[in-house]
Amino acid sequence: MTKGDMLQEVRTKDAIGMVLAHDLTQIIPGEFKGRLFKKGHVIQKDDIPKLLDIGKEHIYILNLKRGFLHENEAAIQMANLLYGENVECTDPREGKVNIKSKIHGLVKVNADLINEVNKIDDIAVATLKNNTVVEANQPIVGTRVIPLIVNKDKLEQFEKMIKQYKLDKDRDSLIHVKPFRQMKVGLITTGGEVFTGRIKDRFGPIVKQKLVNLGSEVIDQRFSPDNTETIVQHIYSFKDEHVDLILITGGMSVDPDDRTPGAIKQSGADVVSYGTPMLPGSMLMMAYLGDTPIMGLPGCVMHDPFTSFDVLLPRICAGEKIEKEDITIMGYGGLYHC
Ligand SMILES: Nc1nc2c(c(=O)[nH]1)N[C@H]1C(S)=C(S)[C@@H](COP(=O)(O)OP(=O)(O)OC[C@H]3O[C@@H](n4cnc5c(N)ncnc54)[C@H](O)[C@@H]3O)O[C@H]1N2
Ligand code: MOO
Repeated sequence: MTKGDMLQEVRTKDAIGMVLAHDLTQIIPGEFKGRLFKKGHVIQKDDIPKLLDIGKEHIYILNLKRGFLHENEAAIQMANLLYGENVECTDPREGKVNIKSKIHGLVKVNADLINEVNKIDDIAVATLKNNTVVEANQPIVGTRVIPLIVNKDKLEQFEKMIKQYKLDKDRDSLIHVKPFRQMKVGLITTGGEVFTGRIKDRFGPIVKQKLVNLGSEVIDQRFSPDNTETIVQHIYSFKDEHVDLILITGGMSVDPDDRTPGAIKQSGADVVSYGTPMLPGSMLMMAYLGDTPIMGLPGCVMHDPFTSFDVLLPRICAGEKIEKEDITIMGYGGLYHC
C-alpha cells in the first residue's frame, strides 16, 4: 500500500459532492493568509471558481489505510506528547497544531530535544527559544508533519524519543511555562551626581517599570554616594527586611568612583559572575547573599531597551537560581548593540 493508493486525484471541475482531504490555504500578500476550505468540506458548485482562483485544478480525495495518519491527527498526537503545565493545544488548522501559553510567564523548552526530534524525516516542531517571556494566549510551539499522510512509524519514533527524554530527565512535561512570583525588590541607586541632586534619577523609573512588567515591585529606592560602606549598609538593611531581590544601579565600570562591584563583594555575597558576555550589559554582576539575589546594573540598563538584565531578570522572577554557566552561554548570539 503506497500513499498514492490512498490519495485519489480528482479534477476540481468534477469534484462537486466530494469530500476534501485536507485544509486548503489562500494567500493574498499583505491581506490574508489562512484556511479557505476546511478538511472534510463537501465541495459545492459555487466552490469551483474559488478553488481555481487559488490554483487548485485538482484536489485529493482521501482513502486512509491502516498504518498511516492524516496530517491533522499526526500534529495533534505530537502536540499532546510535548505539552506540560500552563499551556494548551489549539485545534488543527492546515495540518498544524499550536501550543499556546495559558499565562504570562517564562517558556521552558529543551533545545537539544527539539533538535533531535526534528532529525526524524517528515516531523516539524518549531518553538520559541528557551526562557522567552510570553503573554497569555501567545503561541509557543507549532507542530506538523510535512506530507499529507504520514507513516505511523514516524510518530512512534517521535513518541519513543520524548518518553526516553522524560525518563532520563525525570520530568512529567516537556514544554511548559513557569509563572512569575510577585517579588519585593530593594533598589539602591549609586552615583554622587544623583545623590547630591546635580542630575535627576533616570535609572529608578526604568528598573521599576521592568519589574512591574513581570508582576513584581520595588518596595523602596535608597540613594547612595560613591561610597562602599554606604552601599554595603543599604544591602544589609534590605537583607534584614527580607526583600526577594536587591538591585544596585550605576558604578559598575572602571572609573575610580565605580564602587558597586566592590561593595557587593564586601557584603559577603557569593559572586556568580562579574561580567556578562552580552552587549549591552557586559558590566552586570550577579551575586547571592545567602538566598537573596543581588544584581549590579551597569548604566546601559537605563539606556538600552534590551540588555543582559532583561535576559536574567525574568528567570529570577520565575524562581530560578542563576549559575555561572547560565551567564557564560549568553555570549553566543549575545551581540545586540554596542
Ligand atoms: N574604559 C571603559 N569604559 C567603559 C567601560 C569599560 O569597561 N571600560 N564599560 C562601559 C559600559 S559597558 C557601561 S554600561 C558604562 C557605564 O557603566 P557604569 O555602571 O559604571 O555607569 P556610571 O559610570 O555610574 O554612569 C554612567 C552614566 O550614566 C549616568 N547615570 C548613572 N546613574 C544614573 C541615574 N540613576 N540617573 C541618571 N543618570 C545616571 C551617569 O551620570 C553617567 O553619565 O561604562 C562604559 N565605559
Ligand atoms: O554594561 Mo555595558 O552595556 O556592556 O554597555
